[in-house]
Amino acid sequence: MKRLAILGSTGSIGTQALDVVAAHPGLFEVEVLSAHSNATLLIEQARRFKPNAVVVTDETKYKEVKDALMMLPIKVFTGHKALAEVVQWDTVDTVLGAVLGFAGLHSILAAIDAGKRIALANKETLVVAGELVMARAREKGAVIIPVDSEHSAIFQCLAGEDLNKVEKVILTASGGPFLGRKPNYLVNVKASHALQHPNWVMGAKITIDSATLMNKGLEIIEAKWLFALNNDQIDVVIHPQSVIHSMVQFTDGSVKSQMGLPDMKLPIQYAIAYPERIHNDYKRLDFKDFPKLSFEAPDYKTFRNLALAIDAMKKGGNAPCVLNAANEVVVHAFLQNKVGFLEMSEMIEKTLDCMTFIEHPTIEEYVETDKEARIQVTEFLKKSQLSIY
Ligand SMILES: NC(=O)C1=CN([C@@H]2O[C@H](COP(=O)(O)OP(=O)(O)OC[C@H]3O[C@@H](n4cnc5c(N)ncnc54)[C@H](OP(=O)(O)O)[C@@H]3O)[C@@H](O)[C@H]2O)C=CC1
Ligand SMILES: CC(=O)[C@@H](O)[C@H](O)COP(=O)(O)O
Ligand SMILES: [Mn+2]
Repeated sequence: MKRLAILGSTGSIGTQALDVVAAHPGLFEVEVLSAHSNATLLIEQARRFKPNAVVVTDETKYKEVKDALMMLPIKVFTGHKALAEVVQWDTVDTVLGAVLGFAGLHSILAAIDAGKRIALANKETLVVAGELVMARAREKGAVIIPVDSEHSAIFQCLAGEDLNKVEKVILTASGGPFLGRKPNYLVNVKASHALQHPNWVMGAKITIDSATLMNKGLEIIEAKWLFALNNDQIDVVIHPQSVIHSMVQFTDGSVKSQMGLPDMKLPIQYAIAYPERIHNDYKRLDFKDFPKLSFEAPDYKTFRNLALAIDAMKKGGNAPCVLNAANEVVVHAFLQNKVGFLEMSEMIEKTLDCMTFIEHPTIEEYVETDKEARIQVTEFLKKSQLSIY
């Protein structure tokens, strides 16, 4: 029986993780659930899965959750400090990190400090502070198993292999809903269109990141730290069918891939059940449904976020943290139709250009960088909005 803390249980990954738990009675026990503001769903999940504790990080929702669960033996906490405490409980074996964005960093670090096994969906944690996070995981003996589909694929391809024999990894990218489109089209696209991912059903932020290819940029950085790769050992190929989830090329030229239908329940299940590979009844991949699997190079000129992310990775230090913070802010603005699709890259680039570079940031400096970058990009957004009127 694996005892889970599911952080971000009300999100796309969190709800699918609970589907996996429900599909395997007797294999998993839910020890902790956490949400930010969706009190209604958190209460419903708590009544169904009967965790030992729930954490609602938005303090204004605490009373609603506390009152609703009053008659049940479930502890209710609020705030990020509480989240960082509960993941360290002895009763927790595995922490699923599925909080969105930079906000997920502290609870993952706390779980690492307690030596927990971590099923990591929150890629931003590694984008922002990958070097520090992985070093601390090694020091504390915390095993990190990726949930992100590409990284789960690479992790599975690497099982039993000598890591020194890896030539490169090849991340597949669907290309998103605007594959093949040029700036004259993209200049007018709205959030409702960008939210229509061709293959995956995901949360709003990552869906926009897929449309801008920032998702792939973040994933390159995520792969660098997870698998201890050099910058030139990571390639991206557009694969619109999202059936090959990623590949590893070895020093003898052999290439291994991991394939499957685009369904996040598979990598979630793999990560929370690890090291076991457990049975399920989910739909199987039928190659006859995919008579053509295609591949092409990404269009770095049109989808500039991908190039910006690669540059930030090469620069290192706090640059990926700046990139991530600026991106979180502009995506939020784009979802409210307050900034144009192409303008997002402009704002991120300006923010990268104006921030002070720190080569080896401490955690406190990452927090400060994140805060400062959000202020800067918000200023750029305000100026661009003023210039419209
Ligand atoms: N969705 C997917 O298929 C994939 C997602 N990922 C990664 O997994 C992570 C989660 O993505 P996804 O599930 O799509 O996101 P969602 O937006 O669907 O869910 C996010 C979850 O995080 C919680 N949350 C949001 N903001 C905060 C905050 N400030 N503090 C604490 N909790 C917060 C939300 O709570 P509430 O809703 O209650 O406010 C919700 O439970 C991301 O890092 C993403 O990149 C990676 C690969 C695939
Ligand atoms: C499911 C998952 O892991 C996402 O990160 C997915 O990969 C997004 O697809 P693209 O970024 O390739 O469009
Ligand atoms: Mn992915």
